[in-house]
Amino acid sequence: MLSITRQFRFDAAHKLERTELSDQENQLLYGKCSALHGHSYTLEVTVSGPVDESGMIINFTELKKLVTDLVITRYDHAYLNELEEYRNEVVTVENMALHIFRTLSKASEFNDLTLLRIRLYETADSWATVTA
Ligand SMILES: Nc1nc2c(c(=O)[nH]1)N=C([C@H](O)[C@H](O)COP(=O)(O)OP(=O)(O)OP(=O)(O)O)CN2
Ligand SMILES: [Zn+2]
Repeated sequence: MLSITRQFRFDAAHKLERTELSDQENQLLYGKCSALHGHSYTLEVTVSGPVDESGMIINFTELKKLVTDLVITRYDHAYLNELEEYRNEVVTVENMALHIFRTLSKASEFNDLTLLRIRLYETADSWATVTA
């Protein structure tokens, strides 16, 4: 199967915490990651679909605009714990990847495309993958 992938980068701050727990309980559960800190995230978005008359599944420039508008502008330089979607969820790379995948899947612009996979790197060594 033919697919194309574009990478995106954003910087964001978060802390790992379950809001129903005390600071001390969060510290016991998540250690140093219960304190406010930041990451330079890398997001990979992979789509498949027919190659049109222009020779493309989707122009990378268009894909960039879509993902930037729907995800990157909200997440870049954000304090992730304050975003609506994480009010009741821990800001792990797993939950972030699930939210990003759902957001991009729902976008009507992707109707002619199949969102095959997103991969979100929290660090160069740690990432989460969501596949269709
Ligand atoms: N399964 C997950 N585990 C952890 C997540 C996560 O999202 N999913 N997140 C964190 C923290 O966000 C933390 O910031 C990870 O940072 P890292 O530098 O990788 O921490 P380490 O202790 O593993 O690495 P060091 O190089 O020793 O600092 C934690 N876990
Ligand atoms: Zn972290």
